[in-house]
Amino acid sequence: MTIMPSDAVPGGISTARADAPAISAIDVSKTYGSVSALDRLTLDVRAGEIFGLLGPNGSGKTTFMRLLAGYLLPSAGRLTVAGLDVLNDSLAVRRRIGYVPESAPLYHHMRVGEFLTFMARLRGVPEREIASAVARVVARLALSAVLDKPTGKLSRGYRQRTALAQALIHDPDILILDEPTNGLDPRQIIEMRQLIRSLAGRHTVLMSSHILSEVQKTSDRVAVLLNGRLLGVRAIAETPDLEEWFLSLT
Ligand SMILES: Nc1ncnc2c1ncn2[C@@H]1O[C@H](COP(=O)(O)OP(=O)(O)OP(=O)(O)O)[C@@H](O)[C@H]1O
Repeated sequence: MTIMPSDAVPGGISTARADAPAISAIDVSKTYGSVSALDRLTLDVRAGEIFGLLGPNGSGKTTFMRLLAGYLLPSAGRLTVAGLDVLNDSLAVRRRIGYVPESAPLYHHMRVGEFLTFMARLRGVPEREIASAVARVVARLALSAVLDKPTGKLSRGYRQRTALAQALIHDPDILILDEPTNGLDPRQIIEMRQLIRSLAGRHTVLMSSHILSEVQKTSDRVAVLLNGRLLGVRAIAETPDLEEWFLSLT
């Protein structure tokens, strides 16, 4: 079977390309007024891998994630998700992405179960599948003990798991996690790391961090960003001394 690029499908209906990278950025730039947040970023994330974006505060990590999630428009360049253009196929792209922003909005008055049901509807999960979709993420993220608790009353660890559960509710191929371990205690960090690792293969994960050891322990490959520029990409398995490599770049 020949798989066509998304914009070549007869009738204008977009389908993903099985041979395309999970995420591809080609010369992507983003400016906020006179601030250059991303400067001609080019990189590919492969299907099924955990890809870490490493960089200090202000290096452009959140901007890249918000562009992928369709919250921002690029100033220049091309971004695709599974071969689908983020601008032209935005709806299809959103179906394939689960996004957990750094401070995830959880609608604090809602109970966890209600919130997940609400998010399932919002993401277009068919009505008859909502209960099983909620049950699936509740089991996956071990949330059954807090199902009736208002999200605003959750501990930081449960809040982060609930945020991840809402991102997984429509079973997306790609997960985008902005600083997923930020603010967690050491035990919660270990649990979150194991959880993220367990998602690899079935899901592609793009996660950001400014903590070197965190990226090293979780990711398959890592990109270093500084001032909106990509300084390098490495496989973790081929980078025994990540710290030394990082220092040589920055
Ligand atoms: N809405 C905005 N308006 C103006 N400048 C912005 C805006 N959002 C981000 N910036 C600037 O763009 C640059 C990249 O910011 P971004 O938040 O993408 O970096 P980051 O690596 O995610 O940092 P952090 O870890 O602090 O979230 C920074 O200089 C930041 O000040």
